[in-house]
Amino acid sequence: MSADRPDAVVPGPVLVVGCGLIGTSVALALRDLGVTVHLRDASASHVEIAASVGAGSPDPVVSPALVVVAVPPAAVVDAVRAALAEFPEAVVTDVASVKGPICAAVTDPRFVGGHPMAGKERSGPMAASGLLFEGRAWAVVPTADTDPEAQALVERVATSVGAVVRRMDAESHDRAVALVSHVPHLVSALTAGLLTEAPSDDLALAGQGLRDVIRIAGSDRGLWVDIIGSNADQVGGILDDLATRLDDLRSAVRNADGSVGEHLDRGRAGVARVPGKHGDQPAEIATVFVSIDDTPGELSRLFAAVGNAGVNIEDMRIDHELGRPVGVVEVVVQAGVAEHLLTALTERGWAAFR
Ligand SMILES: NC(=O)C1=CN([C@@H]2O[C@H](COP(=O)(O)OP(=O)(O)OC[C@H]3O[C@@H](n4cnc5c(N)ncnc54)[C@H](O)[C@@H]3O)[C@@H](O)[C@H]2O)C=CC1
Ligand SMILES: O=C(O)C(=O)Cc1ccc(O)cc1
Repeated sequence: MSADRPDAVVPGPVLVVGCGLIGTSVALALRDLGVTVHLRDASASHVEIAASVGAGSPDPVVSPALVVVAVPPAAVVDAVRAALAEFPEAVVTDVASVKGPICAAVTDPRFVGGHPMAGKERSGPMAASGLLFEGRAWAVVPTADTDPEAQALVERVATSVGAVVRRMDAESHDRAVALVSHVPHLVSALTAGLLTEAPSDDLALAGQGLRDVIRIAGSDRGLWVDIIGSNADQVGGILDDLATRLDDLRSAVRNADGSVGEHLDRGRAGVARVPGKHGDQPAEIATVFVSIDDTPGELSRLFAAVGNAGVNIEDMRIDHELGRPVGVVEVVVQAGVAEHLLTALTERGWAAFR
């Protein structure tokens, strides 16, 4: 599809400013849709890498229809203002994790705030993927001045790269992400921090549960100092609440007063409230574990077997067994088909269990 055709996602070229994880992922996803993408970054090597993985052209762009600013939160206000000034015809959007500062600073009708709720614990263009936004929420945060047509363009782009648009104002957005992203990140970092002094024999017992809790703690330090600093009020409020609950839990554990279970029940109730893919109602899901040889082609054989059993994979993880040439694949499926999948895989010789 040509970007110049009337049915194209964007009516002209797109300039991505900031070719790190998110910018390069947006660029790759748009290129897959046939959009012409140009790349710009403060780091020449990031532009070079992004261009070399097929994210777009490093050449200057003449008149972009859309500029996607994907720089760290501390740099976003200046970069958005610069893009609005340099390209007077373009719609400009950003992807920063906090929306209050940028939405308060920019009143141009061509600006639309945005935030894809998708990422990774790795930064930079090498970590990018055109499929990153598939099934993920993308917050679209217009200001009081945003032109509805500019907003419609940004929403079309978000939808076209596979995301599900959630419209909200900046304050609601920042309150929500403090709860669902920023505080969980800090809790993950605190938990992982407990491990720094642990004897390695203790760490050898680590299983998937710990890895699930600490995965995001491996993220880029500078980016997260920036994100937390930009959303300090909202994050601070939730940390106050969490500190009270931690005190309660500590007393419950020390005094064996029987209320530990209440904290666990509240946790289970919270898990059940998190929506499934595409913002659906929370799905009843179940995991089928499959032990596979750690050799090339085994995963694709397993996926084919799951597909032949007529089962859709909702999610998956791989846990490598220490010191053994096998891995355990956790295949997450709708709860109603888990038993059928277990039987189908076992009958075909897979070492599957629940
Ligand atoms: N990492 C994540 O999981 C997510 C990050 N975000 C947001 O996306 C934005 C980018 O984050 P990442 O891609 O993860 O970071 P990154 O570190 O991978 O990429 C940032 C890029 O911006 C470039 N850059 C920095 N200042 C610049 C400037 N003034 N002009 C041009 N280029 C500049 C850097 O050289 C780098 O290539 C941030 O605002 C972040 O809050 C949003 C969703 C998820
Ligand atoms: O790694 C994950 O699971 C994430 O949730 C990534 C993420 C990080 C920062 C954001 O602003 C949005 C999403």
